[in-house]
Amino acid sequence: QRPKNFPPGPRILPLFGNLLQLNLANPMKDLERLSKQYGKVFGFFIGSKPAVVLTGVENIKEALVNKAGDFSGRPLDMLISHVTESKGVILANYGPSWKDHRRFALMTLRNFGLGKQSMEQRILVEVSHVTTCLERSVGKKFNTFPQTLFHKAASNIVCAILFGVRYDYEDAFLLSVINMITDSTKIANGPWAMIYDTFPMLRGLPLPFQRAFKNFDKLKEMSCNMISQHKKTRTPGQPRDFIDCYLDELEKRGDDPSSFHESQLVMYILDLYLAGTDTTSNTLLTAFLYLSTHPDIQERCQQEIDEVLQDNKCPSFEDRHKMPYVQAVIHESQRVGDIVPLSVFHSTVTDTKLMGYNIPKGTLVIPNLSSALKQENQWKFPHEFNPSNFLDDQGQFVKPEAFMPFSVGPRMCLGEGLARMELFLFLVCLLQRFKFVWPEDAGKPDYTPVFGVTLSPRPYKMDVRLRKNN
Ligand code: HEM
Repeated sequence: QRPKNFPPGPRILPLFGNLLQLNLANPMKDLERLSKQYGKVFGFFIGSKPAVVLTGVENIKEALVNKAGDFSGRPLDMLISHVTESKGVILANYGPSWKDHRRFALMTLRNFGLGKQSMEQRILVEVSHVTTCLERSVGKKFNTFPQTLFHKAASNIVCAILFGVRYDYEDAFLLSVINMITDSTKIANGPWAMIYDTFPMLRGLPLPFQRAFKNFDKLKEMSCNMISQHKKTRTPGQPRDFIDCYLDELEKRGDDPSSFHESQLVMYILDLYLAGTDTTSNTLLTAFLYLSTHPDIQERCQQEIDEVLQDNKCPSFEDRHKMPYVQAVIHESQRVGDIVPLSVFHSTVTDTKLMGYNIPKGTLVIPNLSSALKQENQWKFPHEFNPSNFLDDQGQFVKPEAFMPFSVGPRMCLGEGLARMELFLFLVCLLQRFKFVWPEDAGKPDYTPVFGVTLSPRPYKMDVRLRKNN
């Protein structure tokens, strides 16, 4: 039954709630339709569980920023929370353990050089490997743009930070990790997860959602092995990577009762890996899809890059301040790419109110970030790829408040700084060296993304050519 004064929404069916009224393979259109019908804050039911959808920049900010204390929990009784045991940081509930771990990650990323040269160097090393791969594709007829190349590169950057290892792009271990994660995210995002979440009595049955648990058991085992190896080779007080830092912290805390524990680290590593790989690589794929199909925009970026980095100088992250157009293109790629359209689900940690409605404790909160990224009164060109969305009349870079691909509030993405650095250095280095061309025989580009935990562009082909100045 709908709680008293709960946000309006479609009629609830027994047992299923509103599940049968949503296209689970891609609910984005249904959410848009429901918000037009019931308002920008509307409620629906997953089985018997209440959920609210927040549409538009004002409502998302009101809940996640102004009422952050009430809206920053995570769902506790879903497949994803059970698979991850709510450990680590992404799915940890809002409380001291989450806070401690979040602070630790931000501090460690900073100590490892975010904002300093060392992180840039790590990223540039990876860029040079991608460059070598792309050089091999130059001049080949009908060459396929390597879809997985960015994925492996983003994965290597996170691996270097977490455990100081870089894998060859064909490495069997790396490929098996990627396969297991792809399989698990497909399950987590599909109907089997919904069945698991809606009907607790079915959870013990040998249904496909059990594969997500099996995959995660294997991933946790790998994570444990990595920690054991570190224990054998580390020098306390001289951390080489994230794992060493955490082990130092564990020792520092000694017998103090605290949330830091090796079992947290096991999940924490997987968290950062999962959060940092698909997101960045899908954004890069989106950027190159639009750049290859908008040669005028690509050329304008190259012109700016050539002017700032004369004689093909290697870029640094600081150079972004001198490249407003490139910055605008990167942000516009994030806006249209809409990589995490429904954020990571939140939940209310107490009974609360939003826009005059009652929202009970434990309600699933779905911030529709996509709605803000395409909100009609917030963007000059909400429905087209146009860098002018991020440029003022003088051609200077500006960031409208509705730009929230990393979400907002205390739970917003903690890897934003790293992602920004990666996006800038990859884009600038690759555009400096190559021209990306949509092949004549590739037909009309299809920009409709594939829906998943993250949105990704449909696989596409692209010709890679060396630029004349190289
Ligand atoms: C373009 C790239 C990225 C995008 C678009 C993105 C987007 C997001 C979004 C929308 C959230 C959910 C925030 C919320 O619940 O309100 C999130 C959370 C998170 N992201 Fe990212 N992310 C990106 C890259 C990264 C990277 C590179 C890392 C780190 C290696 C990372 C680590 C995390 C973590 C740990 C959380 C959970 C934060 C928490 O619950 O406190 N992300 N990200």
